[in-house]
Formats: sequence, structure tokens, C-alpha cells
Amino acid sequence: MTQHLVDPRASRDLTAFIAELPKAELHVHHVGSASPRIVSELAARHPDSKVPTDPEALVDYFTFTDFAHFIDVYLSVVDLIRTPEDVRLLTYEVARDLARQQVRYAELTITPFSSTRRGIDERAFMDAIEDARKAAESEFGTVLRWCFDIPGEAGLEAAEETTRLATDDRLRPEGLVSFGLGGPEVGVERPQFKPYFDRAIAAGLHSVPHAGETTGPQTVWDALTHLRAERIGHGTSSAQDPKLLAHLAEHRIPLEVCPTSNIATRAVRTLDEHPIKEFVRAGVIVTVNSDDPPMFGTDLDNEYAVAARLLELDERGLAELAKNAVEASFLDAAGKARIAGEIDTYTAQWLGR
Ligand SMILES: Nc1ncnc2c1ncn2[C@@H]1O[C@H](CCC(=O)c2cccc(C(=O)O)c2)[C@@H](O)[C@H]1O
Ligand SMILES: [Zn+2]
Repeated sequence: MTQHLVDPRASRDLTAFIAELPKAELHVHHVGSASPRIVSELAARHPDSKVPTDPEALVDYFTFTDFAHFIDVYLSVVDLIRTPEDVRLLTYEVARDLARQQVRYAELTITPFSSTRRGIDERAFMDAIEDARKAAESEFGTVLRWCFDIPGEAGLEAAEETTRLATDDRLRPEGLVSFGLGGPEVGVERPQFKPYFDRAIAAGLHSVPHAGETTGPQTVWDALTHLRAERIGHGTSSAQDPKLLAHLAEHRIPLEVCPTSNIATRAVRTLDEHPIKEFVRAGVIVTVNSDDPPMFGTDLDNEYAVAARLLELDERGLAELAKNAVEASFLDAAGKARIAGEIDTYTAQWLGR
């Protein structure tokens, strides 16, 4: 796990600019956002778990040998969330962490299947996230929306259950805007999920599967063709296929890039080898996101600092990056205009100091 929250190579001034820059976060997982304090609190409540109760020990626990190891650890944290009150607490605290970073709007990826199969009542689960969403908006001013994702490796039973929870009018939460697909990609072909995405899209949800995080560009093509992806989670391996990059640019399909995540799960070897610059060069819309921030020793501010270094951005460039996320979000036009306006005002004030 990265020890420093702020990339030490980012200039002091840019770090301060980023800290107060109004932002939107489009790719961040619910359980993967649990702070060390919340994880240790939950671990202490459930002593049968292998998750350490000492926040210091979590640094080691959150050091991953590969993507499969990361998913193993991730599921051990999922196992700690056992009651609707755990769900509410987690969601509310995640919103507090986002608000602290001036995140005005976030689409949080939630895997309801993982909770319902562990025995949490589905109605109580929906009420818990909605209750936290409303509290977060009124208390912190951060607007939360949900993406329900299928844990692909859990198979078509998980796909069916996730689709039901996302489309049943009696259950579907008000904050739900999109439908995703997560977990390992190897051996989990995207096309088999087409019927589920078709149903979710017919119910008015946006399509935002992970693709090209741990497998090649064909997975991204499959997500576009079969799952009608409107944005791609990661899409890292798109860099290997110039035709795909041209397609993403032409059709204005944004990538949800999560640089530190890709290093932590060993999907990419080093930050300097990350293809984010190639995406920008090819004209692809890039958004920067944190994925599972405490597990990867990062937060959204740090991801902006990393992007500033890799893309050689100044304050104006960072403001454009933040506006990419606003524009690529599923907010309505008035909501987008409000946050984009805030970004412009803040940047003009900062540069005019
Ligand atoms: N970077 C990431 N890239 C991809 N996904 C990521 C990333 N970060 C977090 N996730 C999450 O990982 C989970 C995977 C869960 C999973 O595979 C699984 C398999 C079998 C059974 C069960 C169960 O619950 O019983 C779960 C998903 O919830 C997903 O949202
Ligand atoms: Zn993800």
C-alpha cells in the first residue's frame, strides 16, 4: 500500500489547489471505500474475521500480490458488513470522506448481491443506503448516486439477482442511475451478461461495466458491443489497440481511469508506465478516479496529483480534468452546470490571487 496520501512529486501549490477543487468521482466502490477506522471498528465487532482490528496492521493487510489476492482481501471486508446498520454507517462515512475532498457528486459502485447473499434483508439494505444518501446530501452537500454491479465471477445467478434488485420497482432505490460489472475479468466473458444489461438499460439505467482492467482490449470491445457501455471502468488495455482508442474518442466514451489502483493490483507495473497519457493523446475523454481508496492507500485528491504529474497539468488542466468527470457523469444538465460553474469560479479566484 502507498504510504503517502499526497504524491510527493506534485508541487505544494498544486496540492493545495487540488484539495479545494470541487470534484466529481465516477468510479469508487462502496466497500472498497471503508476507511481504516471503519474497517477496524467492524473487525472488532466480528472477532471471527481474519481482518486486523489495528488500523496500522491494515497497511500490510492491504498490500496485494496480484488482482486475485486483492479480490480475496476485498471479500474479507465484505464479510464484515452484516447488518443494515453496518451498511448505513459505511455509506454515511464514505460520503463524509468524499465531502472532505470537496467531492460534490459521486457515483458509488455497490454490489447488492454480495450483501443479500450474506443474509442482509434486501428491503433493509435499500433503506440503509438511501437513508445515508439523503443524510449525506443534507449534512455534507455531497450528492450520491448508485451503480449496482454484477460480481461477474459469481456467475449468472449473481447477474439475475443484481438485475432483479436494480429493476424491481418495489426495491429499486431512488439514487440508482447505472448498472455495472466488476470482479476478475479472466474467464468471465462480457457477452454472457448481455441479457441482464439489456434489461437494466430498458429500465432506464446507464451501462458502465469494468473492462480492460486485467484483460486485453477485446474485453473493452465486448463491453461496447454487447453491454452497450457508455463509459468504461478502467479500460487500461485499450492502449494496446489504436482502433479501439480511435473508436472511444470518436464515440466520446469516457474512460474511468484509476492510476494508483492499477499499480496496487499489479495490473500495471509502475505509474510511469500507465497509459493515461496515450489516452489523452488519442483524444479519449479521461476521468480520474480512486476505485478503492483506503485499500490502495490513496484518495481522489492524490489521484489528481498523480494525473497532474503524468499528464503535466497545471491548474487549468486540472480544472478541465475535473470538468471531464462532471460532463461524463449521469447528473442532469442543471447539476452539471452548477458544479462546472463552481470549478470555473474556484479556478479563476485561485489564479487571480
Ligand atoms: N478494481 C476493481 N475491479 C473489479 N472489481 C472491483 C474492483 N474494486 C472493487 N471491486 C469489487 O470487487 C467485487 C468482486 C466480487 C466478486 O468477484 C465475487 C465473486 C464471487 C462471490 C462473491 C460474493 O460476494 O460472494 C463476490 C465486486 O463487488 C466489485 O465491485
Ligand atoms: Zn472498480
